[in-house]
Amino acid sequence: MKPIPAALTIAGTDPSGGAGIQADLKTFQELKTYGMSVITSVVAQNTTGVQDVHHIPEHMIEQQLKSVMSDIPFQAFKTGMLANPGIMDAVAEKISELNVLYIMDPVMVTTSGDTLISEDSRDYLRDILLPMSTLVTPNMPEAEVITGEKIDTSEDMQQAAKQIVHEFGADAALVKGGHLQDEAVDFLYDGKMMHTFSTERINTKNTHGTGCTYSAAITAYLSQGCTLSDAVQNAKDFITAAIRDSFPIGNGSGPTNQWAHRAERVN
Ligand SMILES: Nc1ncnc2c1ncn2[C@@H]1O[C@H](COP(=O)(O)OP(=O)(O)O)[C@@H](O)[C@H]1O
Ligand SMILES: Cc1ncc(COP(=O)(O)O)c(N)n1
Repeated sequence: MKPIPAALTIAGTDPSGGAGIQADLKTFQELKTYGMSVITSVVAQNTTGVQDVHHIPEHMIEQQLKSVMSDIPFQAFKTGMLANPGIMDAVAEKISELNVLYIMDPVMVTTSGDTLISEDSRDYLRDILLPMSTLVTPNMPEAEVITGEKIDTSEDMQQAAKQIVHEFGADAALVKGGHLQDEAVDFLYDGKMMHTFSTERINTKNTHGTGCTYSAAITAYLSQGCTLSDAVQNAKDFITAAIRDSFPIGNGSGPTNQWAHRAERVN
């Protein structure tokens, strides 16, 4: 019997439903992948920003991981918000037991500008977790933090993707250009080849949760057996549709629409 595509997200929450665990599970569901979640931090946030954060005790993060890992097989997992070195340590210890695909979204700052991980976590993320990853998906500011280099142009993005693989040890890096002015171009470097994924820039403020949704879609496609470049291309199509048809709800940066890929408009 063919295995059931299943994926796990290890991340923080968003009660307003646009980012974090909620975005990941909606995306897994949309892409017909059985979704599971381990919560690292409960974040009181909405489309306007972050109001408060409560970190889950490390033993509970470990126990959640044990509960899932001892019971249900999955082909791929992703990490999102890992707020401090203690949480990263708890996650690193458990995931080192896994032999499945690991997609790391190196979440640092939200679209609204709120910081989600402590300053002293950045080195841990880069030096301990990143080398374990099959793919890491930084946006331009995150790629700057990882590489220590200024990233302004598409040449800088490609250079950063290569550096993240060769110098910092990820199997592959996808540097995302959502922060560029003219086009939304992302570069995937897999250790051998550079792949380019480009669309026109959509003029919208509703980009809350784009990074979460994109990395969750990549994780879902990988869990179904797609190659890395096919998974990224399919996920790029998914996130582009989700941004194009994003929801103009809330008082800030509205959420993306995970069912837009079905080509049925809802608004
Ligand atoms: N306004 C936009 N129009 C089209 N694509 C976008 C837009 N903003 C972001 N993207 C795309 O969404 C994905 C997530 O990228 P990005 O916004 O850089 O991530 P993050 O949420 O981590 O900052 C990338 O494929 C990026 O190119
Ligand atoms: C719990 C959590 N994780 C990640 C993000 C980043 O969101 P974005 O994809 O908009 O940068 C967020 N706002 N909340």
